[in-house]
Amino acid sequence: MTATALSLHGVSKTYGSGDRAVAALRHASVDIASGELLGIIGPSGSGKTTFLMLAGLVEPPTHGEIRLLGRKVADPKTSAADLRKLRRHHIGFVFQKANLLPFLTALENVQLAHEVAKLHGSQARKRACELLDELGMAHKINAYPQTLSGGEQQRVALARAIANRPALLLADEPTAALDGDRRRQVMGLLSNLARNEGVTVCVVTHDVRATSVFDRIIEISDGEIIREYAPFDESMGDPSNLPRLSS
Ligand SMILES: Nc1ncnc2c1ncn2[C@@H]1O[C@H](COP(=O)(O)OP(=O)(O)OP(=O)(O)O)[C@@H](O)[C@H]1O
Repeated sequence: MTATALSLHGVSKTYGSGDRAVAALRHASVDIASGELLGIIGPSGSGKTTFLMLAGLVEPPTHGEIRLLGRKVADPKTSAADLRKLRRHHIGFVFQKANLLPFLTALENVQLAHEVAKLHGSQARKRACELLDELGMAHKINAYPQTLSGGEQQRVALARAIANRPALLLADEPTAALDGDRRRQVMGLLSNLARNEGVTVCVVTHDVRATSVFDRIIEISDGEIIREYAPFDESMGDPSNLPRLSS
């Protein structure tokens, strides 16, 4: 049986209070297996990023609890310092924009992340080189971000995100700024990480064409997980035809 990597149990997040309170996520419960590639879809403002921020231990939930690798890691009382420590060791993030430091080369951007993850000097450089090589970027290690294409920048960002060998990788629309080929390439890399390295990967996407790679897709609407879908078969053509696992 596959182990559960991440669980959300009755998790809610409300921003602000009183008249200004926004219930961004409500009673979310989901178990995500080790090595699972999970897609998260839903309309704008439905709570997808909030889901990632809670799963990624960026902020504590207002209600409920979050378990990582079987251990309770967050509830409403968890301090920001504890979240930060766990996050640094176990979680990687990729965003829509690569957000690379412009004055550092591809290699230096990745090496810096290794150093933050407490790998030093030549070791950090060696590991950064290996990762960039695995992601097909060996020939561009000395290039500066502005000379790289969007897809190449995203591959460097991915190498940086997995520097700490995270159990969990969270990606917020990582392919939104890319064209078709590069989009497929980045999704392929995320898929490899899940399949070959056992990393649990959660990806927010608006891109229905990307949904065929996922093991499972959850749909969030108005702060609630309203449906789960089986992997999308591209021949079905329309996301409204996604096969429903539960509601
Ligand atoms: N820090 C915050 N303070 C107050 N409200 C917030 C905050 N973050 C998110 N919200 C609100 O919570 C709701 C969910 O936002 P969230 O960013 O999670 O949605 P989303 O599904 O990721 O949207 P999009 O697809 O447009 O990125 C929205 O109404 C948003 O305005």
